[in-house]
Amino acid sequence: MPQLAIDSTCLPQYDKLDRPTRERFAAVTRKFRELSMRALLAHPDLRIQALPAGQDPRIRTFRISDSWTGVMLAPESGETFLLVHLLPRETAEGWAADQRHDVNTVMGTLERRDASALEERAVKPPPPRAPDRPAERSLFEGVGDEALRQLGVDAEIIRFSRTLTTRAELADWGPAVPQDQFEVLLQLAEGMPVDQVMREVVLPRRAVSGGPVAADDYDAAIRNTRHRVMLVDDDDDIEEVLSREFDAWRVFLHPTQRTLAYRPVFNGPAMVSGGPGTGKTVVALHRVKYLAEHLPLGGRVLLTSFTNALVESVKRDLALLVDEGLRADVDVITADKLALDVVRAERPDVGLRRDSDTRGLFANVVGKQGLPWSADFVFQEYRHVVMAQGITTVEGYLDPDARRGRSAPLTVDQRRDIWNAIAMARAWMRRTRQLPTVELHAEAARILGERADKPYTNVVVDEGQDLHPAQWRTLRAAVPPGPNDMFIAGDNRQRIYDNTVSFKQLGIRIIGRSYPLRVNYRTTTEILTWADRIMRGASVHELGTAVPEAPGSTRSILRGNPPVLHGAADTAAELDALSGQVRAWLAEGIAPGDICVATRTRRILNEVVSSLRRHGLPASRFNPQQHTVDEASDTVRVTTMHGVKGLEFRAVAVFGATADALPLMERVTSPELDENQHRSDLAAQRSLLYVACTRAREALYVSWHGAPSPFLPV
Ligand SMILES: Nc1ncnc2c1ncn2[C@@H]1O[C@H](COP(=O)(O)OP(=O)(O)OP(=O)(O)O)[C@@H](O)[C@H]1O
Repeated sequence: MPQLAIDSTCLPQYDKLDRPTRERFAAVTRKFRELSMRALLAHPDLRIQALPAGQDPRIRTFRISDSWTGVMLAPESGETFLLVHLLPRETAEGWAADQRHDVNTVMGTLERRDASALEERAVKPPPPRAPDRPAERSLFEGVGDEALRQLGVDAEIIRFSRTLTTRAELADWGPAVPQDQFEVLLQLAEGMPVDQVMREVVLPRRAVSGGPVAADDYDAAIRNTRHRVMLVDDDDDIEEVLSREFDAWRVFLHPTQRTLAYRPVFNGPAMVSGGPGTGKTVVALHRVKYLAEHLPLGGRVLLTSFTNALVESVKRDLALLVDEGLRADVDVITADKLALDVVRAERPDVGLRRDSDTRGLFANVVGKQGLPWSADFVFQEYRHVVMAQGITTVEGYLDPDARRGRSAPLTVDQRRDIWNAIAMARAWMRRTRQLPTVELHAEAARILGERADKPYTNVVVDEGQDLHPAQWRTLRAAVPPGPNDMFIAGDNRQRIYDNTVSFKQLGIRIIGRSYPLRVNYRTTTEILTWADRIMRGASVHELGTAVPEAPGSTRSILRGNPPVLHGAADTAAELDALSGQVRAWLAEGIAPGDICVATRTRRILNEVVSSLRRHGLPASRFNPQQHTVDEASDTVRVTTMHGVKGLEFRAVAVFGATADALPLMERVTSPELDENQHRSDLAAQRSLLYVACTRAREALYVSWHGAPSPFLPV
């Protein structure tokens, strides 16, 4: 019985089909599974045709409707058909004639190349350099042919690669070069050593394929290419598979993503790091799926993320990936909710103290004791030293190592005074039963630490970079140490809150189990490269013991337009210009709901919404937590830069990137208070801009009025 497989290239095209064509397409694909090979090839409606002589003999076109044609790979061996494209009838044959599908014998995958474009390049190499210009170095000068061959680069692509001199040229050729080989070249071009490319690009593919594959074994190669190819099982209804608002991430995992998400055992906490859009959340979700499928009787998985909004977002995505039955064994909650539940189970009268109340309490205590420091300073000692390190005694606070990382020096007597103030504030918190989150976590970690039966079998953490050490202690104590206990995804460069942490001190030992993801699936190269410049020169704190990635270490395989930057004279002019940009995006066919405007502060939000509306544009405030807008659903989303963390949109406008808003100095510790904290707060604000800009998939617009933010690469 023939089997049908679908190449991910088809998905965006499927979105373009109208209802009747989709129904026709479903009927056609059903025939592929119902009829014998012979009956299929002879079917009068399908008009399955080979390409003219001299072209790829394995390619067939078939009729979907009068205006749409399917292109498939029909290998002579085996019975798996691979649907490679859906195209308007008049362009299908031309496209098919240009392509060639081959088995990558080293990686065991199926790849497609634009054979015509590559042949043309071979015949007509770039013009020779002018005699007065210095010879340009070949992009892969330091990598020999044999090394390339071992990395799965074939003879044609080796020859082609020798003609390249710049990374930009390589990027331009991306769509023509076989996909897996392109990734090898991309990493080499960025300077990754050959053995690392072998480890990170080639071996994960081989792990899926089980080893090299013969050049004519298309059947095996199609089955191995799970990162681009979906096999339609007999019991899958193709229409359902394709029409449930298809999200590629649910099916097509990059080989590195798959080996991490579906690895049976990590011998302890494991961490996945990577730049924006590299699929960390996707891997975390698939890991939850794997863990839920393999739970022991009575086991439970915790999936957690930093804010309520992010938790709601991963919960929605998990529902797309994991069946309801399995989800019953998974809790998706913030670490704060976990801590509150744990503490309340023992002390139901405990409540959550708001941050502003805690700061107020410290102001009171500092005033009462007549201390020479500001309330902010004492509060920071409490949060960043005492609670971060879990210090419980004055001796602990007097330890010379306790204040490592704080720059304002304190004598022993001064420390005693501060400790007394903190102890007084904490006593008051306990007496009133109103605990701030860090305090709740300290209590929850203590309770969980004493319990022999831990609530979870596995803990999966997304957006780990922002968690406070106190939160990590709760998570650590919620799961027994051992294989597969903790799986953590995070990106140091997206740290927008004020926490730095060393995993080692927290008993989370990830040494040797830290894995980078490097391919960005969200943002175009143009946007990503520009956004990387925001982070250039910024110091990045380490999350755990993972080595921070240098800017530029994440690469996108997508291409598009560069970001549009606009400096206006004043707010009114900036608002007008924003409307112009939103109107232009709508005119390009981007749906209002795929457009997001991110502002630095809440204050300006309403003004932006009203201005857009005044210009006749559909806009509303976006609530990231519920993922809803105030009114009609298909409107431009307007929210804060904090609100867009973890999300993505086709087009993003960052509004108000003005010098006095970014950094917003009222949120930055003054250097007199603590020099290190000052730097750390500034870095967090820089990351905030970076996070907002890297939410854009296709289009990014950044505006300001007056002087631009010093973080902006303008
Ligand atoms: N293997 C894949 N194939 C296709 N699309 C993918 C793949 N992996 C991830 N994506 C898509 O890339 C985008 C980014 O993924 P995800 O949100 O998991 O990245 P992230 O690393 O968590 O990003 P960030 O840190 O910026 O929030 C999503 O649209 C996701 O659907």
